[in-house]
Amino acid sequence: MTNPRFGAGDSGPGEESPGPQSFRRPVRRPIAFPGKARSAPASPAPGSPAAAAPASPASGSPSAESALSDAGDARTTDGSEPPAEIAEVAASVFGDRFGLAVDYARLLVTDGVVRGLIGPREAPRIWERHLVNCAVVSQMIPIGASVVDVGSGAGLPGIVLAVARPDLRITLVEPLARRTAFLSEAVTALGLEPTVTVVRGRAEDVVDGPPAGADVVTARAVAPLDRLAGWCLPLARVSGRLLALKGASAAEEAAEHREAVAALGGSEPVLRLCGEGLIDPPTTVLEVVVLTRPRPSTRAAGPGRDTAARAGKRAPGRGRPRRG
Ligand SMILES: C[S@@+](CC[C@H](N)C(=O)[O-])C[C@H]1O[C@@H](n2cnc3c(N)ncnc32)[C@H](O)[C@@H]1O
Repeated sequence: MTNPRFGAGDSGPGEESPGPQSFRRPVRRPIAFPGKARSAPASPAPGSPAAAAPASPASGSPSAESALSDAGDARTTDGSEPPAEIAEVAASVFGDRFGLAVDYARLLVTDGVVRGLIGPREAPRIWERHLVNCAVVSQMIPIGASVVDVGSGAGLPGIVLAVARPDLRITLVEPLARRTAFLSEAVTALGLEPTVTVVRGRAEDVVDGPPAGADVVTARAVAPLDRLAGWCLPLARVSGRLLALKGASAAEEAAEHREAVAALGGSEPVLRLCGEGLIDPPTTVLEVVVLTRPRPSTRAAGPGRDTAARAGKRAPGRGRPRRG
């Protein structure tokens, strides 16, 4: 979970986090594939530990292995179901929300590709590189947390987390209308309205709006860490965390931007590895804790844009919450 080069830090998944053990082992549980029975949006009360608890193995249902094998007969060729080599991990990570994850995968590889939100070459690897890769970050998010996903694009990782973790309250922040339209449609189609809100706007412009004060801010492939910290740290509460999903050069990025992050009130970035033992390579996350709220002059001098929101103005039509 923690790269030894960077140490465990004080802010890793604690007792309140579901942790890696929350990933359901692929044992005796039903898997609802579309075309058979679609899984209903799960209904455990948001915030209840049960919402993120491992699926009960006592269902008397077929094993995952046989369910996967049965499902093979019904698999479509649109790429929405996971390839065999990752099917068990996907079933394990999404648990009883697996059917919903398949539904989301289908949206991505059909509408998402047609509408230019997902490259056609991503479709065959949508599970490995996108859904599972994002879902494993769930192990760093405490039960019942409020999460803001900055630069959601087609919903990565925000919608994936909402699918995997119905206990979370998630706000998707995305400036582009075409993308927020897709996000809103996906949220409705997947029945995620109770827990997911779509906000159109730039992160730096919505800082005084509903997303602010989050327990966790996530971002994947949005900006270098210094700029990201400038946008995201103001959206988290003090002691809240930025989880920046990064690639292979995460360690170098952490070293390069640590001073800029500190000037923004953030902790030393700590490199975390999520999904070790499940996926190879695991997902690399830079974790930054909000230590202090910088004075406005410090924030304005930071690498983020000097925004209308910081000046007390909001760009027309921006930063307004849109339910589903
Ligand atoms: C490369 S895409 C990544 C999308 C998604 N996170 C993923 O991993 O597939 C970057 C996204 O960040 C959004 N973005 C860029 N600047 C932003 C800002 N200041 N605030 C919020 N989102 C931003 C873009 O509109 C785009 O959807």
